[in-house]
Amino acid sequence: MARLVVNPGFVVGELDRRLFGSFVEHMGRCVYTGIYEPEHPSADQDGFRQDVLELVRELGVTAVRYPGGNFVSNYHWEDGVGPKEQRPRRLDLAWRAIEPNQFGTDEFVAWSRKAEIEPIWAVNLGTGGIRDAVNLLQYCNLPPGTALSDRRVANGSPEPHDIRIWCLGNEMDGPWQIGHKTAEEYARLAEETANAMRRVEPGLELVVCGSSNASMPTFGEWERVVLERTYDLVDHISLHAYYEPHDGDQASFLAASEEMDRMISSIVATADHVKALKRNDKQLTLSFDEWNVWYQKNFPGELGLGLREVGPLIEDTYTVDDAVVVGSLLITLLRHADRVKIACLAQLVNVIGPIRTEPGGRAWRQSIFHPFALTARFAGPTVLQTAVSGGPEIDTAAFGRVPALWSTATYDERTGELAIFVVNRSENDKIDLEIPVAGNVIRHLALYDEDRSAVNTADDPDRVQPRAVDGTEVVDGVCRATLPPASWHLIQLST
Ligand SMILES: O=[N+]([O-])c1ccc(O[C@@H]2O[C@@H](CO)[C@H](O)[C@H]2O)cc1
Repeated sequence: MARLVVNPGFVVGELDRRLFGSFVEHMGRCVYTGIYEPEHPSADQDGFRQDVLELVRELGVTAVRYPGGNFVSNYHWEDGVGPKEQRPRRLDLAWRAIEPNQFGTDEFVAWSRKAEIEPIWAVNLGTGGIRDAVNLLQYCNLPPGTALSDRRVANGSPEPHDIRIWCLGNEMDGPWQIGHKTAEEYARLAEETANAMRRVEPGLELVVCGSSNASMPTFGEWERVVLERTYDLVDHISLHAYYEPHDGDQASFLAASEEMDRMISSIVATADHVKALKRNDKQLTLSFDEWNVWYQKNFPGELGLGLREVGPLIEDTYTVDDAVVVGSLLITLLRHADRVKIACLAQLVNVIGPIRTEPGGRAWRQSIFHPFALTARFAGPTVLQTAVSGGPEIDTAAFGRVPALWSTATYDERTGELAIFVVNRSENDKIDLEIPVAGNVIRHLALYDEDRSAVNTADDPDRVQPRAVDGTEVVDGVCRATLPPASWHLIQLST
C-alpha cells in the first residue's frame, strides 16, 4: 500500500502554461504535408490543414518553437518571405533535403494565430549571426516605416508579428550543428546578438543555448561558460533531451523521468552557481525546448540520408510504454514548475510527433498525444508538492533503486479541484494507492494496456487511448485507486 499526501499549503509554484509547448521544424514532413498542404481536401485558403489544426487545438499546445532545430543553423529567413513563386529552392544542410521555401516566417505567424499558440522563434547563429538576427527581428516586430518592416507590410502583414520569445541559435555545442562552436565562441556571439536584439526591443524574452543533451562531454561546463557571459542579458537557458530504451532495458526506460529530473536539477544548480558568482538577484529560468521519446537507434545519421526532396524522416510510431514515459516526463516538468517556464514536445506532427498524417489523407493521434492533452487540459494553475510513502521501489540498471511511483499534483483554488498525475513505473507490480482527501472523485483516467507495445495507426487510430477507471472512490476521507504496472493516471478530486 502506498500513500500519497498533498496539501494546498505546500506549493511548488504557479504553472506557466508555456510548459505545454511543442516544436515545428522544417524537417521531414512536419511542415510540408504536416501542418501545410495546400492540395489537401481540408486545407484552408492559406494551405493549412484543418484536420491537423483541430488536433493541435485538442492537444492543448500553448506555444510552438520554429523553424528549427538543426535546420535553423543554415536557414536564411529572407528565402522564406515574399511572393511564393519567387522563393528559392535550397539545399537544407541539416537534413540534406531540398527546402522549397513555400512556408516561411509570415506563414508560420498566420498558422500560429489560427492554432492559438504563441510562436517561439529561433535565430540562425550557425551561418547567420547578429545581422541576420536583428534584421529578422525588425522584419517581424517593428511598426511600418522602416525598410524591413515595410517589407513585411508589402508581404501582406501590416500589423507587427509581435514575437516575444527568441532562442539564440540551436544546440551550438553539437558537432552535427552547422556552424558548431566552442562554449567561449558561442558565449561571445550570444552575448553580442542579445545586446543587439535588445537595442531593437529591450523587453524580449531571450533563451540562450544550453547543452544538446546531458551526455555531452561539456555538459554543465558549457552552461557555466555561456552564462558567465550572458547572465544579465538572457531570461532562460535551454535544455534538450530525447529518451529511448537501450539494449532492451525497458525497466530503465520506464524510469526515464529520473534522468530528466536529475538533468533539470543539475542545470538549476549551474545557473544558481553563476548567480552567486555574479552576486546577482535575478533568477534564471529554464526552457526545456526539445524533449520526447525518440528511437535514435533507427536514425541513420544525416550522412546516411541521400540528397532528396522533402519526405518522411524519423516518423516514430509510439507505443503504450512510450505514452507512459511521455506522461512521466510531463510530471517531471510540473515538479520543477518553479524553474522550468517553457517546454516543447519535439516535434508536433509526423517527425517524432504526437500527431501523424498521410499526404492527402488522414490525420490521427499517436499514443503520446493522450497524456499530453490530458495534462495540458487538467493541470494548473498551482503546482503542489506530493509526498509519497510506503510505495514499492524498482531496481533499474540506469538509475539504481528508485520509487515506482512518480507523481505531481495541481490545485485550482477557485474551484477547489485537485488534479493528481501519477505513473506506476514498475513493469511487474500493481500498486494500491491511498490519497487522504476530504472530497470526491471527479474522474480517474488512465493509460495502460495488456499489450504494452500496442500503437495507433491510420486504420486503427484509437487502439491506444485513455480509459475511465471505475471503482476509484473516496471512503472515510481516503481515495483508493489501483495502478496497474506501467500505467499513467489522472485522478481529479474535488476538495
Ligand atoms: O544525441 N544526438 O546525437 C542528437 C543529435 C541531433 C539532435 O538534434 C536535435 O533534434 C532534432 C530533432 O528534433 C533537432 O533538429 C535538433 O535540435 C539531437 C540529439
